[in-house]
Amino acid sequence: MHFSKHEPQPPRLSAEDEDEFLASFEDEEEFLAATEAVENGKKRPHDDENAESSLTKRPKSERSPSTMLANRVLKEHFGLGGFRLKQEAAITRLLDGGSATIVFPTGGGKSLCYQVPAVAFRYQDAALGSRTNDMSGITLVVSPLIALMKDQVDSLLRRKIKAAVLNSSISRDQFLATQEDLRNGSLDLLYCAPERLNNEGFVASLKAVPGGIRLLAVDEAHCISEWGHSFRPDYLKIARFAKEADVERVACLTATATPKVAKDICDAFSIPREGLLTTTVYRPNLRLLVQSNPKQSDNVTKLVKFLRQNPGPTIVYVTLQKGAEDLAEDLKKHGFIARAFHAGMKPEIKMQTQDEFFASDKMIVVATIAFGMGIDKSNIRNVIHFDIPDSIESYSQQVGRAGRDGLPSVCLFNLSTKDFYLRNIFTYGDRPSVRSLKLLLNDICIVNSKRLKVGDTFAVSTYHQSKEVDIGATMLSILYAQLELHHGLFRAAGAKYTEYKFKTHDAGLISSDTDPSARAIMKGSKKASTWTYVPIDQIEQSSGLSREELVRKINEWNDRGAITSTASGVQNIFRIEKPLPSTPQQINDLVSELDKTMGAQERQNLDRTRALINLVTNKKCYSRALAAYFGESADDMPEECGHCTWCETHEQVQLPNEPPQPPDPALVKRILEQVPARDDPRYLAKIAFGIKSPRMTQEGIYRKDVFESMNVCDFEELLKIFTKECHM
Ligand SMILES: Nc1ncnc2c1ncn2[C@@H]1O[C@H](COP(=O)(O)OP(=O)(O)OP(=O)(O)O)[C@@H](O)[C@H]1O
Repeated sequence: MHFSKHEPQPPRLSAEDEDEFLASFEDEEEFLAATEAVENGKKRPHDDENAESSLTKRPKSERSPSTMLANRVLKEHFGLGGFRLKQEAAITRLLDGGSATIVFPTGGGKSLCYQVPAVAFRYQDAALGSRTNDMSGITLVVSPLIALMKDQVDSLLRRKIKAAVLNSSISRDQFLATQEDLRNGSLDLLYCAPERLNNEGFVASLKAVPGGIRLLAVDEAHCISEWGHSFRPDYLKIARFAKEADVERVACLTATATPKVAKDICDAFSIPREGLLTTTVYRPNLRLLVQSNPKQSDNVTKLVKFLRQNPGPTIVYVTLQKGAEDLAEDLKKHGFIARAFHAGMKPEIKMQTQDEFFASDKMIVVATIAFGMGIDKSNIRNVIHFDIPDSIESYSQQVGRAGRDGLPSVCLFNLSTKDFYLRNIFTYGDRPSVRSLKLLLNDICIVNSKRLKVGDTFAVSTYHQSKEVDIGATMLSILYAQLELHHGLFRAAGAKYTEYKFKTHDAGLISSDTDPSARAIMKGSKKASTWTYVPIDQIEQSSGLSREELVRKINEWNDRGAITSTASGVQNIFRIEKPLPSTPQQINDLVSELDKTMGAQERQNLDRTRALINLVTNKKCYSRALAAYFGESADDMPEECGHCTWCETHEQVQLPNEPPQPPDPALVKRILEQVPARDDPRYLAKIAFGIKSPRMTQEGIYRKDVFESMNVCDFEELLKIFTKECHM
């Protein structure tokens, strides 16, 4: 996915910086190969010693048994003295069988809300005599943050709580061990990314866990809402999964939810009103400052001055990866200990930066939004928005990382027109053109509607398709989810590799393997000088053996050291649910519908940034305005918080008045002369504005000087001009 010259960054800026935390489909084949029928009835290894624990004894207390149990688990398994915020209410509700939407600020302790019940279930079962130990089921935690999942699992294992993660970072041995644990029902918690639920084999293995899914915890649950600032289509599938897998109860967790988003979450999982547990976003120890930075002002000098006056651990948020690196360098030159952090950096460097920041009492991290999720540092003294964040939600979440220790901390927000337009570039860059939507639907529907019927599957390399139809990878996944969830055309059914190859280390072991799958692989593969290539689809067809058997054999040889194998060419598989559109009219109708939805989303994203600007340029207390935005009654708050720019100065902050330039007809003419395409006005407008796209690479646009030649203009204006020039 490519964006403006400024720096390759994804839609809504965040996607790439977030997506790097996501599980990929790359190990899906292992799931397909290794997922087998789950057998019931094995005894859990850690059962008996726990069955007699004091936890099963009912205390004499006025508090409910579930509350008492929750407190005891907290103490005995987590070594903590008491609950915070509404943790106790949430956990009690879950243990009593209800579902909950839990809105606590960052660092508020959301994880314990599902970890405590996950451990408590078996004590509860024993106390009630309702289930045998091997049937106490599992808590499934769905989270988009791979790094965070691993940290949590490690910390649970240290506490002797049986937890595991299934994602692309684990070894095959770990994967097989987890499958075994799932089969025999010995795991208390399993973490996975939402995309994992697209895998039919994985879902089957979950449905067959003895005792079932007692609790489904959905982290970052605001991603389910199309009104939310980081809608992820795979989240909508979690709700469908919860119904289909007969999940007993659900805990949805988020740090930011407007009333509309909270309602969406509750509706999706049928959580009643009383299941919504929220806490205030108001933080009396945070000073919320905003300053207007006109084009000509020296922002770095201002920042240096601010940092000298406000020492301590600091996060400076910027929009672009390159911006993070440049600013970190600048700050170093001014004598600060500063590091950059963004999704484009090597994992080991990022890890090192995080560790250093954690241990330091003066380090500054200049970061894109990739930094901060899961950072559990209590003494961050400053959070600075050097560039404009995309929404009130992002702003609130990011400033929420400051001063978790309750000590005074400062949040400074720079307001400049340049950043405002830059922010909008990403929204405009996101939206696919009508031409792209048509290409996509033709690609999916024309051939498949003729050769396939309902129930059949088709496979697509979305990586290649993204280039062919000129739609970025993230937007493409959103479109597939729209077609799946809103139009019911098909259903994601997992992924497969198309290319396998291996290097041989022990030819004897392979040639003496008499298994039919071994024979078929050796017969159908092509040996070159170093690698042996395995055309897996062909072998599957010619041998009559299943893919799973063939892949399992390759993995077995690999595990035994006879070969080193690699797999590539991931294709996503979709199962057709209803007849695909087949006539040009049907396809055009669907294109119009999708375009309408995309248009509404674009508008909404632009409005979101605007709402943030409005909040801080209004003549009102920011703290009260934030609380109101998140649907809190401000009754308990003072009329003025006294620690935001408005309350401190009573002077209105303005977005500098620097309007966009009108498009220059000479430059428009130049683009039309240099770029022959007349089938896509959005494409031409993106060239003028400087938003990259796959098609531009193919057509060599970046070598031309017209690219980004009108980046000071309004995108909508450019679009109007080029629409007149195009015939579609
Ligand atoms: N009741 C408690 N007593 C003491 N410490 C707690 C309690 N609850 C949570 N914590 C600690 O607070 C820290 C933050 O908790 P946690 O990571 O669950 O927050 P979170 O709400 O998930 O934050 P984020 O939104 O950043 O993911 C952790 O170190 C956790 O151990």
